[in-house]
Amino acid sequence: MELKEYPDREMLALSLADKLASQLAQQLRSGGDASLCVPGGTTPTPVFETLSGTDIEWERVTVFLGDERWVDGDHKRSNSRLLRRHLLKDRAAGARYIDLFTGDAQPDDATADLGQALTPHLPITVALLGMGNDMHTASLFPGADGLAQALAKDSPMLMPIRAEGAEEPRITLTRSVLSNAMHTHVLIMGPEKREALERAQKLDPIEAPIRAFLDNATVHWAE
Ligand SMILES: O=C1O[C@H](COP(=O)(O)O)[C@@H](O)[C@H](O)[C@H]1O
Repeated sequence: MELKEYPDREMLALSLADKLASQLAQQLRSGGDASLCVPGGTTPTPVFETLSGTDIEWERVTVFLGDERWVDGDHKRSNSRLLRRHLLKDRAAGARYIDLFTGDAQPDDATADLGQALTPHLPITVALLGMGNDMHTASLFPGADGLAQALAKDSPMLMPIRAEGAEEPRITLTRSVLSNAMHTHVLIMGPEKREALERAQKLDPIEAPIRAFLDNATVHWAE
């Protein structure tokens, strides 16, 4: 794991957006299309704002979330809503977007079709992960139903998740897909998340799911 500390959140957003764009562009220059997997939540907004204006061939980039809350796309807790407002605009409006919220009654009904839609875009070129103070990443929450299966090296690509810490049912990409990304970045801000990261480094992924992705990740932190 590499830890990059920034003097402030603005510097972090500028530098990280530049890094993500350059890794996507490198993949595009090599002739293939690229895929970008991103987190929802509250932290990534400034990174998305900067990334959306970067000059890469977005038409050849497929964007999808690492997890989604099972709510309509215009719900205030929808991670897709965050992306539409802050990432899939400006130059990045040309990107292809795979929406994990299919409108099915339950996330359980959506995994097969979503698996088919995502498969052509694997391995993920660039995975940006977030982390909660409870050390969850994507919707891999400590104590969630099915967490051991989602963290298995041969996990199904996507799983429905129900967890105490989650306000609604979720769908999440799992370890097998996220840990195979060509480039992995973890974005955290503030002292509580820094402390949670330090705790996670000493724990097993079943207690601290972010731990499953740290070995090959660059962690970006600002106070
Ligand atoms: O619920 C979620 O939480 C994590 C962390 O979110 P944050 O608000 O603390 O930044 C996020 O990475 C995940 O995508 C989201 O669904």
